[in-house]
Formats: sequence, structure tokens, C-alpha cells
Amino acid sequence: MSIELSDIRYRYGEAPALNGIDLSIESGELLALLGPSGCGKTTLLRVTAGLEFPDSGTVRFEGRDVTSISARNRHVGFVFQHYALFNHLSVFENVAFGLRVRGWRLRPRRAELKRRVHDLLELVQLGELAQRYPAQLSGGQRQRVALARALAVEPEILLLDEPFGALDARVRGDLRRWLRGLHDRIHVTSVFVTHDQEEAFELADRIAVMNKGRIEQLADPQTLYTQPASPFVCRFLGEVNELPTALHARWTGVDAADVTAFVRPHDLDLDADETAIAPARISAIRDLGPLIRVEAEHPLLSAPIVAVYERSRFPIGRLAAGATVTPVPRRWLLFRGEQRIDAT
Ligand SMILES: Nc1ncnc2c1ncn2[C@@H]1O[C@H](COP(=O)(O)OP(=O)(O)OP(=O)(O)O)[C@@H](O)[C@H]1O
Repeated sequence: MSIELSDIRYRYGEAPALNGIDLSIESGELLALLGPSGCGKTTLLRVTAGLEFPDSGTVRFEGRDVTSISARNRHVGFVFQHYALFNHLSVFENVAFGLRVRGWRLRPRRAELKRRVHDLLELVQLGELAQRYPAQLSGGQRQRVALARALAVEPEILLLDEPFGALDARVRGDLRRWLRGLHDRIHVTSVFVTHDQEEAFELADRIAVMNKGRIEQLADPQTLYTQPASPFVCRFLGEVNELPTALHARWTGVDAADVTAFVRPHDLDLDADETAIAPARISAIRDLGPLIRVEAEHPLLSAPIVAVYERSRFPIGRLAAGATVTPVPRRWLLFRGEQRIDAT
């Protein structure tokens, strides 16, 4: 089922949280809402769910206007960061709950309910643990129970708010690969909120990057990374050097004073150069295992310039702390103010 949000505006009292959101999500798509804390991700998810009603704008599911329809009647499944399972109910009963509270006409018969719950528990790989209680599960297992419960009512839309936020890094990684696999099998239109770029990139078909209640850019991960539409998107998707004209004009050929070159650390070389006119000086070299990270101070910049080398590419012997170097970008993005003006 597709979702179309048009010009959605929402305020908490006087404070605007959503400032005119337009977003179309295709049927069967897995879309991430990515952005810094407070940018409006959760509010947008809640408006989509019907837990909040927008001040203006429309929400459509498959072309049908559902803006004033309550969450209960939108047939969406939710998973929140804190699994919110019923501690006094077994895993089986937690998943069955969504089916039992349905109106009698939609409620399955006992044997059918048992079969559906067991199928769901198999789907989330918890068939063996049906009789356990939430306190006897790991965080990752609880989150999978929450997902099974959300799927029990066969929603056509699944909304996930930081579903793995409370888990440690390894479990998060495992769970998101697992969720991607699950989505590829069941194709339910899904929207998930995250502030973790890696999570969004690994899971989503497309990502909406949000900032201050707006969508800055909507694109697939590769396009976002290689063709960011604004300095905000560029900065948000990982570390980036911002080189003023004096440091990039020789390579970019653009000599306008107000153009900044954004260069990723892996697209920057630091050339050992004793004769550099405006040299940078290496302040730190850190061995990260497969990568080597080099930081250099430059009098024109308040933050250090950062270059990251693959170990096999690192010019051993030529770069050392205190050495004089020239930053040489191999690939860059040019912005004049907020405006992207060129790419290599
Ligand atoms: N109940 C509320 N009352 C007043 N202001 C709120 C309320 N909930 C959220 N806000 C404000 O609305 C804005 C958007 O909040 P929202 O929770 O949607 O952001 P978010 O991107 O999900 O943030 P986070 O990643 O921190 O969860 C923020 O400035 C927040 O302070």
C-alpha cells in the first residue's frame, strides 16, 4: 500500500515540528527517516500512523484520504524503541494479543489463531521460545517479539520508531540484516525512524534526510552519499573536510572566493611537501587497523583536515607527526552557500 503525504504541517503549541512535508512512499518500499535529534522524525511517523493529526496537509494510503481517520482504523503495525511487551504474558500471548482484541468478526478462531501465532514466531525465528516470558528474553529477542506482534494483524503498513535503538551495536547489526531479509520476503510498506546513518544505509531502499521539520533530500543511499543536495546532507552523512577557495582552487579550478569544496577523508591525500606555500602540519596519525587516519592543522581552518588511507595505500615513511603537507583532493563537491554548483 502506497503512502502519500502532502504539505504536512504540525506544531506543538507555538513550536513548529513539521514545516510542509511532501513525501511519497511506494507500495512495498522500505523507507528510512533519517536526521538529527529533534528534526521531526517521530512526529512524522506519528502523523502517518494517525496518532497525531496534522494542522494542515493530507495523508493518503493508496490514494485514499485517511487524514482524519484514527490510528485504530488505519491498519498499520507499530514497533517502538522500547519493546513495550506485556511482561505478564508469554511470548505466544504477546503476539496473540493483537488478534484477540480485534472485533469479533475479524477475530480468528482458536485453532487458526494458534497457527497464525506459531507461523509468526517461526518468521521471527522464535518458535522455540513461545512459552517464555519477556523477562527471560534478550533485548534482540524481545524486539523480534514486538515485530511479530505488530505483524500479527497483517498490517499493510509497518511503522518502526528507532526499533533497535536500545540494543548494543552487534545485536543491532544482526537484527537489521534480519529485518531487511524479512522485508524482502513479505514486502509490507515500511517506514522506520533512525538517527543512525549506517542503519539507514544498510536497511533502506530510499532515505528521507530531515532537518528542522523539512525533508532536505529523498534518494537512494548511493545518490545521497555521492550527490548530496545540500551542505547539511553532506555533513550529516559522515565526516567531511570543508576547504575554502585558497585550499581547493588549484585542484578544482574554481577560484570564486565564496565556493567551499567538500571533500571526504577517503578522497583526500596529504602530500609531503616541504615547499608548500600554505602548508598544513600533521598533528596526529591514528592506526585504526584496516584504515589509517591522519589529522593536519591548517592556519585557515578551525578544525583539523582529515585524510583516511587504506592501510595498503598509506605512504609509510613520508607522513609523520609534525610533517609539512599539502592537502590534495581527488574528488570533491562544490557548494556556494546552500547551493550545489558542481561535482566530480
Ligand atoms: N509532546 C511534545 N510537546 C512539545 N514539543 C514536542 C513534543 N514532542 C516533540 N516536540 C518537539 O518537536 C520537535 C520534533 O520532535 P520529534 O520527536 O518529532 O523529533 P525526532 O527527530 O524524532 O527526535 P529524536 O531523534 O530525538 O527522537 C522537537 O523540537 C521536539 O522538541
